[in-house]
Amino acid sequence: MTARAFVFKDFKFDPVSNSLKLNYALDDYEFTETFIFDAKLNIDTSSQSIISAFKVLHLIAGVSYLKIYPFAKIQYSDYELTNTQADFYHKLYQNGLAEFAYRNNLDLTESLVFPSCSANQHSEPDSGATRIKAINKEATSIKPLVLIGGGKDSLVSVEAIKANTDKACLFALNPAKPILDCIEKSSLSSLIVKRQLDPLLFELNEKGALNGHVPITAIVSSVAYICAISGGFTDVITSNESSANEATVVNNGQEINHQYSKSLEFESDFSNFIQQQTQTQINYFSLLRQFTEMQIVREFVKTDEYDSVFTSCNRAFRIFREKSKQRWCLECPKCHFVHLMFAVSGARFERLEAIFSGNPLTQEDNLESYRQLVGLTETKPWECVGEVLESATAIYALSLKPESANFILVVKLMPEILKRFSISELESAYNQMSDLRSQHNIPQQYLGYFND
Ligand SMILES: CC(=O)N[C@H]1[C@@H](OP(=O)(O)OP(=O)(O)OC[C@H]2O[C@@H](n3ccc(=O)[nH]c3=O)[C@H](O)[C@@H]2O)O[C@H](CO)[C@@H](O)[C@@H]1O[C@H](C)C(=O)N[C@@H](C)C(=O)N[C@@H](CCC(=O)O)C(=O)O
Ligand SMILES: Nc1ncnc2c1ncn2[C@@H]1O[C@H](COP(=O)(O)OP(=O)(O)OP(=O)(O)O)[C@@H](O)[C@H]1O
Repeated sequence: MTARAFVFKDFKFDPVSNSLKLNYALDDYEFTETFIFDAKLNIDTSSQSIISAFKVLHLIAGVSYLKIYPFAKIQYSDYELTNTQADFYHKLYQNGLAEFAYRNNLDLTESLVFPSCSANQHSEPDSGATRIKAINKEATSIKPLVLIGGGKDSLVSVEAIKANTDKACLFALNPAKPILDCIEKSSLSSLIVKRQLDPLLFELNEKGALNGHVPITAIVSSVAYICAISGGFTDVITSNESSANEATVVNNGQEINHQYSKSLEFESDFSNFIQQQTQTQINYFSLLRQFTEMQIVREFVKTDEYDSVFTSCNRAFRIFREKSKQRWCLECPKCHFVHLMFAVSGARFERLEAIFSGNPLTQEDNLESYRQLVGLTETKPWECVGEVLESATAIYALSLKPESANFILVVKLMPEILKRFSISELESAYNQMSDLRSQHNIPQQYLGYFND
C-alpha cells in the first residue's frame, strides 16, 4: 500500500436517529464509523460540551483506521489542534498501539504525529477554575454511570454501587448477550449505544491489511462520557484493576501494555483532558483501582447472582468474527487466568465447575498458556490477565490444598515456579494480594464502598 495521508474529516450528528457518524479517509479509502445512541438520551448539540466530546471521540476512534497504515501523515479537514490536544492524542496512539507495533515488528517512534498549531493556544479550553458545573456534585447527590462489560470486574462495582445509591445507571457499548443478561440480573436501568465500524475495514483486513490491538477502553470511555454529559451524570465509573498497570513486555526499555487504556496513567490523562476539553466536571475513575484481580474475585464470589450469565472470555465479545458458542471457551489465557483466580477465591470447586463447565487446570494441553501467566516465558499473554506474581502465587496456593494439589498443571508448574520465585516471595506476594494499592483516583464519596 502506498498511502500517504490519513485525514480526520468531520463528524455529523443526526437527531432523528440519535446517531453520530465519524468520517475518515486514508488516501482514496473513505471510512465512516457510526454510533447510535440510546433513544432515551437527549443529546443537545447546541451544547459546546457535547460538540467537544464528539470531537474527542472522533480523534480517538480514528485509531481503528489509522492502524491500516500507521506511517501516514495525519491531517484534519475541520480542525486545528493545540499543542496540548496534539500531545494527548500522540501519547494515546503511541501507547495504545504499542502492542500493535511490537507484534507487527514496526517502528512507529517517528509516526503518529498529530500536527498542532501553536498560534491557536489562546483559544484552548483551560484550567479547571472556569469549568461549567454540568451537574450538582454534592456528596449526597451522586448519579454514577457505570460501564458494564459482562465480566467479573464491572459486576463487583455494580453490586457495591447498588448497595450505596439508587441513582446508578449502567452503560454498555454494543452489548453482547452476556452483557444484556448481566444488566437484566442487576435490575438497574441502562443506556445502550450501538457501534458500527466501517465494513471496508473488515474487507481490508481480509485482504491482509495491518491489524492488531487498539486501545478499546479509550473508545468505550469517550462514548460513555458523551452519555454522561447528556444524562446529567456526576461520574463515569470503570472497573479497571491495579494489575492493568503492569506492562505485558518491556522492549528496549519501553513498556508495552496490552491494557494501556485501562491503566491508571491513561485514566488520569483522560480524566483531565476530557474535563478540560468539554468544560465539565464529571469524574472518570476506576472504582476497583486499589484491588488486585485476586481481591476482585474474592468480592465477586460473595454473591452467586451472576454465576450463570457473566463471562470474562473475550471470544464472546467479537464483533466481526464469529462469537464463541460457549460463555467460557476454556482455551484462551483469559479463561485460564480467571479460572485460576476463582480457584483460590475460597469458592467451592463444585461452584467453579458450574460456572466454567470444566477445569482447565486438569488439561495438560494448557501447560504453555499457564507458563506464560506465571512468568516463565518472555511475554505475558496479550490479554487482560493479572500480574505474573499473582498467577504464580495462586498456583503455589493451590499446591498447598489437598483438593487441588494433584491437578496436573499444578504438579507440572510448581518445580518451574520454584526455580523462578522463592517460597518466601510467593508467600509474601499471596498475603499482599489482599492489601489495597495506594494509587487511585477514587473520589472521597466513593471510598469505603468495600469496607465490610
Ligand atoms: C473481541 C476481541 O478480543 N477482539 C480483538 C481481536 O479481534 P478479532 O479480529 O478476533 O475480532 P473482532 O473483535 O470481531 O474484530 C474484528 C476486527 O475489527 C477491528 N477492530 C475491532 C474493534 C475496534 O475497536 N477496532 C478495530 O479496528 C480489528 O481490525 C479486528 O480484527 O483481535 C483484534 C486484533 O488484535 C483486537 O483489536 C480485538 O480487540 C477488540 C478491540 C476488543 O474489543 N478487545 C477487548 C475485548 C479487549 O482486548 N479489551 C482489553 C482492554 C485493553 C485496553 O487497553 O483497552 C482487555 O480486556 O485487556
Ligand atoms: N461493551 C462494553 N460496554 C461498556 N463498558 C465496557 C464494555 N466492555 C468493557 N467495558 C468496560 O471496560 C472496562 C474494562 O473491561 P474488562 O473486560 O476488563 O472488564 P469486565 O468485563 O468488567 O471484567 P473481566 O476482566 O472479567 O472481563 C471495564 O470497566 C468494563 O466495564
